[in-house]
Amino acid sequence: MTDVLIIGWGKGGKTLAGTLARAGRSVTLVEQSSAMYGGACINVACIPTKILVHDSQVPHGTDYDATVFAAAVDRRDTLTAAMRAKNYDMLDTVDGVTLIDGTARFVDASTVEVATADGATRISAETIIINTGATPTPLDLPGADGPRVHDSESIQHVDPLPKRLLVVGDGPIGLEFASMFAGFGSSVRVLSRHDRLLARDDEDVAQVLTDVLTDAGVEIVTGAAARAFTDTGTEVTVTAEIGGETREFAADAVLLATGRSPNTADLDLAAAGVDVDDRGAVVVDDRLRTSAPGVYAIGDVHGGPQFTYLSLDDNRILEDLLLGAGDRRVSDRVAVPTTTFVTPPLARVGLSETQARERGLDVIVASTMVRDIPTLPRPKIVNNPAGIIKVVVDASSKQILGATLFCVDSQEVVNLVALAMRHGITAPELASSIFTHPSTSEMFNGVLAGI
Ligand SMILES: Cc1cc2nc3c(=O)[nH]c(=O)nc-3n(C[C@H](O)[C@H](O)[C@H](O)COP(=O)(O)OP(=O)(O)OC[C@H]3O[C@@H](n4cnc5c(N)ncnc54)[C@H](O)[C@@H]3O)c2cc1C
Ligand SMILES: NC(=O)c1ccc[n+]([C@@H]2O[C@H](COP(=O)([O-])OP(=O)(O)OC[C@H]3O[C@@H](n4cnc5c(N)ncnc54)[C@H](O)[C@@H]3O)[C@@H](O)[C@H]2O)c1
Repeated sequence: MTDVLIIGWGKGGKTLAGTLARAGRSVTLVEQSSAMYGGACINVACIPTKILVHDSQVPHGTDYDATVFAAAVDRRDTLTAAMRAKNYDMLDTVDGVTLIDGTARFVDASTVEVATADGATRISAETIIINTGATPTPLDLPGADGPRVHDSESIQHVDPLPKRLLVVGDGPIGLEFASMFAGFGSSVRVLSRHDRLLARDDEDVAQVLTDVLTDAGVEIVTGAAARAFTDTGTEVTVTAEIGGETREFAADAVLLATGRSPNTADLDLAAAGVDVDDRGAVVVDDRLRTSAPGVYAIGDVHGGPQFTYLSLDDNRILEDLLLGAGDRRVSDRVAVPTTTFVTPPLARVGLSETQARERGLDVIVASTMVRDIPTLPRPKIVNNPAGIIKVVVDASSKQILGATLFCVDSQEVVNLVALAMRHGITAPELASSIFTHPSTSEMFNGVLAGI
């Protein structure tokens, strides 16, 4: 018996485990893989990919050089191994936390059976938190399980660096890897099902993104649906349907980046009375409670937007529910920023111009190409003045409704805009703020001037 059982070592779960144990609860955390201590973010997702993105942009000439990629993979492996060990220690040293290596499945709403190397063991708990994350959705196409067809995890160790990489899918994973492999010198082709990149976003931003990726060596093939993968023994041929016609592309490796599905299939959630939706995501209410009393779900597994910082924020909601007043809710979140780590990074928060106009809002849109902002030297200093800045402002209140920042450092600057939106700082106030110089934040002095 334990007070709290956490299934899966995700961002939210590991944070909550330490907090609840320090508050006097006995906590048991079950993780199915020793290679995943610390969860997806530090082992296979955010951190390792950003190491590779970083190293892909260190100047090494434009030619294909497999040794540069191999060195980056070594650095990735060293850093993630150190973080994994640190994450293990951070919980192992907390009194009240028990760590178990094993795979959990429900017996009922307060009992879980864990398959371990030493056999099955049952654990009962008053409170059970599901934090099992998501994994790449398998693509049900002929040859999709072939030796040269990868998902976002296996492609990080592809050997050697592919001379020709074909990416299926144009979401954040597809675009980040396309930009990164182009940086390492691969010739990259992205198959997008849509008419253009960022299909639901502003067309001008999509065009600038397409131009930047094209300049970097990425070919975007739009309106293209992959149909089959044929391994010839030396390369893979991808058959795609484009505008009613069939085309074939040869590649040395393929990356499938067509979404991630919640890890619920093996949990036997029905035994606990935990409802899932038609995508297999755990259904939760505004405070992350499932349909079974005492059972909660946090992170990617409940089917919301998949970001590490939202799993972390889920942890805050449960901390408040289990230790505090229980006031905090998912719907309290406003101005949640996102960044897709192409180069330069593409960060967004709030409404795009398209979304604002679709809602019939009276808006002013400040829009400028980065290279045309005379008071913004930082992108030129770091030798990447590409991109576009758009800020959507309510015409009467001058409140900021949203921003798209496609420029160097945007993964940092977008947090400033999000903070301004959350705290009602208006566009004129941001425009006349004092910023360090030279910095990327000082873009607002220029972009928002006169609003
Ligand atoms: C390539 C890539 C890049 C990404 N980049 C970013 C980024 O830059 N920024 C960002 O914010 N987000 C990024 N994400 C998304 C981010 O990684 C996820 O949103 C985040 O890791 C989700 O964490 P989580 O708390 O849901 O659980 P996870 O970290 O996914 O942890 C779930 C854990 O549960 C374990 N588990 C599963 N089933 C069981 C079971 N039955 N028993 C025991 N253990 C089990 C798993 O082994 C895993 O360790 C990226 C994702 C990918 C794939
Ligand atoms: N920087 C970040 O914060 C970051 C980075 C990577 C991933 N993530 C998270 O990981 C999650 C998964 O990312 P993703 O890019 O795999 O998924 P996604 O769902 O965001 O995008 C998948 C893309 O693949 C396309 N697609 C789907 N099925 C297809 C098919 N059969 N053929 C061709 N195209 C198809 C979709 O149209 C979509 O554009 C995202 O929700 C994202 O939030 C975040």
